[in-house]
Amino acid sequence: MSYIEVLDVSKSYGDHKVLHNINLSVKQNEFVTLLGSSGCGKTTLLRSIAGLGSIDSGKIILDSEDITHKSPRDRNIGMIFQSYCLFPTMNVFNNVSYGLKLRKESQSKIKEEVMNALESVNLHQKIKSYPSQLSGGERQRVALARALVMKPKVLLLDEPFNAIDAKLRKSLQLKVKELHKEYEMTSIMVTHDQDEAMRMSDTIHLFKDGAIEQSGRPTELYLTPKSKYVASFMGNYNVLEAKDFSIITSGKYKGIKTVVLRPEAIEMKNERFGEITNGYSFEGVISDYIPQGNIVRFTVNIKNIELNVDILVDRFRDFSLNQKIYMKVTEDKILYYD
Ligand SMILES: Nc1ncnc2c1ncn2[C@@H]1O[C@H](COP(=O)(O)OP(=O)(O)OP(=O)(O)O)[C@@H](O)[C@H]1O
Repeated sequence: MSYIEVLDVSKSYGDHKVLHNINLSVKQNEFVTLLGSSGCGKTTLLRSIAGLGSIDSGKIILDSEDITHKSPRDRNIGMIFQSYCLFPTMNVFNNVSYGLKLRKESQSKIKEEVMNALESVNLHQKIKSYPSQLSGGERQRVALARALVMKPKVLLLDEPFNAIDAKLRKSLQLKVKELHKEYEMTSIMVTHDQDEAMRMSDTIHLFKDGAIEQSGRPTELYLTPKSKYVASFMGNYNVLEAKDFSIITSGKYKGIKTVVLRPEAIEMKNERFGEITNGYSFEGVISDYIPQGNIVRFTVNIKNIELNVDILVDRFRDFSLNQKIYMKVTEDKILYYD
């Protein structure tokens, strides 16, 4: 059963149509991401759900209620922005308590709720600090506490980790996921980072030019991209025009479709493969490699065409730069697109 429904939503800025009849639904307690490149309309949709921007047509339903024309204050939706949007002249306690004061809650309740929210984000030691005295990660945690303290049914996050360095980003992503569960929220996050979307989402909606190109679980989008665009966006794929795959395979590939290969779908070794009846073999030279935790991503040059090949790190020592290597890919691992 859907908790949030976006029904046929369209929006233009002047002549520029940025949302084209968007339909999507979100289940209660789901963590959903709107993923896509810059300018494809993700933030416009998120702001429409929050009530911070109007739509030209369509409806937004929350918990069976039509909220399309409700004011943001009456939606019980919390929002976190990339730029934190904290009040610079208020300390942490006052930033977090702001919404509860507007709601005219009692002093004792405000104190209790604010301390609970700050403990959730491990910032209860910093209640007297001002935003300028905090790191980027701490500021974003204050913004998170400020949203949590209102106990929203829905949490909207607009690129919340953009301004935060890579290492801290991962721990904050985990924290957000943990709080999403603990507060039993339904969350929608905008991001352009495919790894972040893969890591955090129950469902991803991948946007292209103001429309949804594909929706599904992260593994679905990764393993069965419905178009060349999705395959390219989900990252790391080798997307090869037909003529290039024909060059790689020394003319064995005679098709006209674009060929898409996941880096881990290509086998690689130091000796020739035996005869291949259900796929293709080819040879190349290692031109680069990047260790990435449990895998190493090799770049292999094959007749001036480069492919990424992922190998588990325990086989790393079998290979070195400028070495000639042999590769194989079986038919069942190849995706073809027009
Ligand atoms: N207030 C506005 N007035 C006019 N055009 C706007 C306005 N807000 C957004 N746009 C345009 O609408 C399009 C979609 O913007 P939006 O912010 O929704 O994209 P996005 O996918 O969130 O991109 P980003 O990841 O860069 O934030 C862009 O071309 C943008 O320039």
